[in-house]
Amino acid sequence: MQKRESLRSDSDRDFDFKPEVGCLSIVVLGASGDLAKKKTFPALFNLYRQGFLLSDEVHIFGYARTKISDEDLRNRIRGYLIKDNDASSAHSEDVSKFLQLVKYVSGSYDSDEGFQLLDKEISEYEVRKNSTEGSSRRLFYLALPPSVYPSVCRMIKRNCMNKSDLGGWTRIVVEKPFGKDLESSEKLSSQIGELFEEPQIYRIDHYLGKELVQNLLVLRFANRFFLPLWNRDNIANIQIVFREDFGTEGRGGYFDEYGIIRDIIQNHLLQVLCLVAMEKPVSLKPEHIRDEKVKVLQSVLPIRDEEVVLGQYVGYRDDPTVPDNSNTPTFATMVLHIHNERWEGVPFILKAGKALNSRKAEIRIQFKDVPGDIFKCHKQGRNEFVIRLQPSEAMYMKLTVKRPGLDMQTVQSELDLSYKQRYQGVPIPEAYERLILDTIRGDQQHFVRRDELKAAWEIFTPLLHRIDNGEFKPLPYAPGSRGPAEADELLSQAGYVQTHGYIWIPPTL
Ligand SMILES: NC(=O)C1=CN([C@@H]2O[C@H](COP(=O)(O)OP(=O)(O)OC[C@H]3O[C@@H](n4cnc5c(N)ncnc54)[C@H](OP(=O)(O)O)[C@@H]3O)[C@@H](O)[C@H]2O)C=CC1
Ligand SMILES: O=C1O[C@H](COP(=O)(O)O)[C@@H](O)[C@H](O)[C@H]1O
Repeated sequence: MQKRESLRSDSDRDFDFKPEVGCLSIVVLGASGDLAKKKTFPALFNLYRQGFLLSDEVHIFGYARTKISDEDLRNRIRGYLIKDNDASSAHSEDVSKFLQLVKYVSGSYDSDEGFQLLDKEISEYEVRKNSTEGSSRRLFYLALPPSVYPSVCRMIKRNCMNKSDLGGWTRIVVEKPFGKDLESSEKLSSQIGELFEEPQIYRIDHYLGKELVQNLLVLRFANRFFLPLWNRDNIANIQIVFREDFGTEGRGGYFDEYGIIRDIIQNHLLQVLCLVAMEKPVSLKPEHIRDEKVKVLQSVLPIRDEEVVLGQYVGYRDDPTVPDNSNTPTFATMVLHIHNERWEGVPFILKAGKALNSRKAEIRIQFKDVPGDIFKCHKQGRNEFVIRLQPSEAMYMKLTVKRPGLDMQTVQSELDLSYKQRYQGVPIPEAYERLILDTIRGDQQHFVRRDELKAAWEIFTPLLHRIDNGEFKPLPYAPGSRGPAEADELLSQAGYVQTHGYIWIPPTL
């Protein structure tokens, strides 16, 4: 197990983070569920392995209605902690030690009884650790459907708070989707806001924890290269794309209620857009960054119907949990316009789809043609700067160079920063790992503030209501395809110029 001190980077030192010591209880509510086993517990384990969670300080409680024992829960999550590429005995020893920190409490989400029992278990553990009442830290992670957030928050507030304020705290982490539209989101925000202060609420969007998303501000504001180019004078259009090569797979019931815009675009892609488009914040303080993000969101113009293409993959309705007449889009492309000095006239094209021909997420910034081109380079294609979020994290710049040889011919090539090659052997942390660590440290920089959420829902609510009312219909597309052909037409209408015959191939070692 690595020591946590050795993992701190220089930039951490500049940050206002003061290490805390003392009892830490992490409660995963909805511990029997999909997110908990696939993401939350593995992220906690990775933090433990790296020395960020110390066994003499931390205890982890799973809570859900399902009646299972501590051992049952441990067996459920064990398989998700073991990595195929690490079968070492040290790893399995770490898994066993970590699982001993995990305890399970069963109870409902809306009665005091279960939460009193939970509080009793947490308090007993705190006493065992000789923690002074009020100095301990309690983190509640709601890996639950949003419908139960209000009652769960009420129960935590009534029964499970850190008892007095002696340097300890109580924080809650809530998952997306946070509401279904502006009204429901505001209602949820008010219900939770009556119980907890904003600094106690961590609205998680795991895209904000991805390595290359975290790199965006550094890239933009620590490099002279980009400063003069990042604007309407030079950039023709920006695409932010999410593609998955599988369908809703076992989550059809959930997905049909929400659809691709609420599942991916309103949160993950919009958060990325904010970081691409925002002005330089006054500092790296969370409030300064979030202030700038809100300004971008508030500058987005209403979405026009003619700049939206929706799709639904053929076979989606075969899922027994999806209604036969479902109007839910599994694919959407839309153009957003930001009405400000930097971005007036630059289309931001957001695209997300399930059951497509590939899995990837990327930001593609296409530059305008060179004025007075003497090489006829436009035939080769435009400059593009691509930030590949996943898989194979990379940044590459497509540019025109002289084709090597005696002739004066131009060719499209790239400057390539592929992470696997450049940072060999450096593990890239999972998004959830990083974000959970932030919640423990009390850093809200990578979490969504209430006004940010409101502004995000304001952008999409009119369109979502038209889809919900059946006024806007998704076009069918074949699974494994690029999505409806109309989406590519929209892209070219928005001014994107495709470079034919050029494909970036991630380098292999
Ligand atoms: N799964 C994923 O990949 C992702 C999920 N999320 C979000 O995380 C949260 C949890 O997701 P996920 O784990 O997939 O959800 P699940 O459907 O697996 O639900 C989690 C747990 O909540 C309880 N539960 C389920 N439905 C209800 C209900 N109607 N009323 C009360 N309790 C219920 C169940 O526990 P029990 O019955 O034992 O109490 C279940 O094990 C959601 O908000 C989701 O949108 C976000 C990103 C990705
Ligand atoms: O939030 C969600 O994200 C996942 C995709 O996450 P990624 O980190 O693998 O890109 C998506 O599959 C899911 O539908 C959505 O709820």
